[in-house]
Amino acid sequence: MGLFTVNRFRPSVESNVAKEDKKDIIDQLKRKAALKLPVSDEKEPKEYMSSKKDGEPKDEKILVPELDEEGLEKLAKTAEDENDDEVSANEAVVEEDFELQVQDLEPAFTLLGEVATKKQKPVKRVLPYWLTRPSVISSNLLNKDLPVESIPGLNKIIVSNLKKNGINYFFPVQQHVIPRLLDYDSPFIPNDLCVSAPTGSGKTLAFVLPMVQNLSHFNVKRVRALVILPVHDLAVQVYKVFSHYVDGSNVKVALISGYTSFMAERESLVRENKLGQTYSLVDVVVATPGRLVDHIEKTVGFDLTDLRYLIIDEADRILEETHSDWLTHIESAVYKKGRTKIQALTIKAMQCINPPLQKLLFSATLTSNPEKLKALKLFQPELYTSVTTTQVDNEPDDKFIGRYTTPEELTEYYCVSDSTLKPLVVQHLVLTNGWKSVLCFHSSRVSTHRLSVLLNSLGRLKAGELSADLSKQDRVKMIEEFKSGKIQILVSTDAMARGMDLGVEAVISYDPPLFPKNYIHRVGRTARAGKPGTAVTILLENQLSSFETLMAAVKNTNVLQVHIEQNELFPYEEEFKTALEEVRNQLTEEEESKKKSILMKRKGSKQHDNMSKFKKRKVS
Ligand SMILES: Nc1ncnc2c1ncn2[C@@H]1O[C@H](COP(=O)(O)OP(=O)(O)OP(=O)(O)O)[C@@H](O)[C@H]1O
Repeated sequence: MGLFTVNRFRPSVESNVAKEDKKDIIDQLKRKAALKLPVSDEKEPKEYMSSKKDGEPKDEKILVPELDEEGLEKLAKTAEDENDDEVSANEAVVEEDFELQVQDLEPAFTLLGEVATKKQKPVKRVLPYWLTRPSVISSNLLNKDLPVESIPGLNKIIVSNLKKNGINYFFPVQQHVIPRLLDYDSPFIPNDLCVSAPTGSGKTLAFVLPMVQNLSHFNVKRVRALVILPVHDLAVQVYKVFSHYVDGSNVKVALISGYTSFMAERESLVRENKLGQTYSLVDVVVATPGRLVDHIEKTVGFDLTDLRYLIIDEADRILEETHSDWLTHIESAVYKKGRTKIQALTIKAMQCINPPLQKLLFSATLTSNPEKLKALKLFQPELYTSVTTTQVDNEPDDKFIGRYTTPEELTEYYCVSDSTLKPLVVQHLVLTNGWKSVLCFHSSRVSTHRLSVLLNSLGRLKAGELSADLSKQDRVKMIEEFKSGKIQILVSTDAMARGMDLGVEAVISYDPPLFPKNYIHRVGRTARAGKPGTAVTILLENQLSSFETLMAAVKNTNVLQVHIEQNELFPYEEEFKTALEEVRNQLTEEEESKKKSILMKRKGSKQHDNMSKFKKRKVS
């Protein structure tokens, strides 16, 4: 017998029933109907309701009326169906209930619902108060409310650097977060901040500028700000933004993401004096979690005990990165010299002389999962979230508003195509719209490579690819070529969808993303910084309904269909056939050369092993 017994009207019930013939059951029902046996209100199907007219007072319990044979059969069937429904709703029903049901069969005929199974109430998730009561930020980037000179106390050098980079007005997220973080000398313990704002809304400068300003007050170098990013390419991007804005200040920044050798990174972080003591060379470290942990463990003198700001960009993505247990490593590095941990607002915490560690989380799709956020041990967190006005009006009080917000300047389309014609659809979309820089997302590394080779073979577009199959150096080179316009369409995996600021005109999803988050990040590579952008998702006919579900999840009702007729693709037919042949040949060649190089490597390492064995023998 299985673990749970399901209270179906079989098998032992059926064996009882089998003894009586169907007529007996119907007679039994008729008798009960005549006796006016009470039946539960809930279970009574509408068509068998009391025969009283509207307006007449109704009996508390509904009576079974006189029924013909057909009606009674129907009634028995309905009751059985309803019983089955309940079974599926309550998977774990104990055996006891089942026995009870069998005993009660005679007097009350269970099928009418006399023995009610207990329905489990779904547990309603209640979010912490701070997640449901955020400070709301506008998502309108075209509002020129706040010129860069107008934030009180913002350093003149920073203002002039902003203007040099063509930034004259602050975006809403910057208007709110920068003054909040510039409040450096406040006697109060600072709250941790979580910022959820759309892609391309300027979150990077919202933390870079106050860091540069606050840390420029210190003459002695200590690591006081640590910025964590999920992947190397993003770390490089943020490092470059820091490098622009530390210009003219004494703030020094280091990048540790595995782009250069471990030794080179170590040399950029610490130095040893003549007495053998190590000291920090930098104020800000931009890092990926894995590499950071390596340096915490192995770089002598890499000291985080003075850390004042821990900034987690793409926070929801980073919180999924648990393999290196990076958060525990940071915490133990920060508190290893007995620094006071501030977890709650107590008198002891208020008396703490150490500057507290403030955590700042940024994302376009911040998690609302309290379990995940709990791991960060946030202190009195405050949420800033960017929403459209309709979102504020429509969300119930217990929901995290503005979790998924797309940029206002984004125009979204979908296009239905046969799978074989998709490469031509991509080419057609780029050519007919005259797009000069397009990012095209594909689900896997292999298919990303295949599509970029095919687009190049078609000969009308210059395509590149971006995936984890490329080395870090090759990826940086590819991004540079794309930014400079040498490459018109960059085919990429989702691993590259987050955070990259490449200034693209359009995003094409070669296949639909699986999750709402992926959609938000993919389409968010365009329509950045208040500029217009277009996103097209190519779908197969059978993907339409799941795409609708996805759009409902991101509360998106503005996606229009773009039609491409097959005859519009006819002109490419011949070149497509030739290109497919070329791609097949190229991929076979690549496969063979890969196999060869693996064999060579194996041979090489065998020879190496033999040589070292030989040397050992010679020595002994
Ligand atoms: N105030 C501003 N005025 C004009 N452009 C700005 C302003 N602030 C930032 N930008 C530009 O906007 C672009 C997007 O900024 P950023 O990369 O910080 O976006 P983000 O919010 O971090 O996006 P994502 O969530 O995709 O990472 C950058 O090119 C940046 O230089």
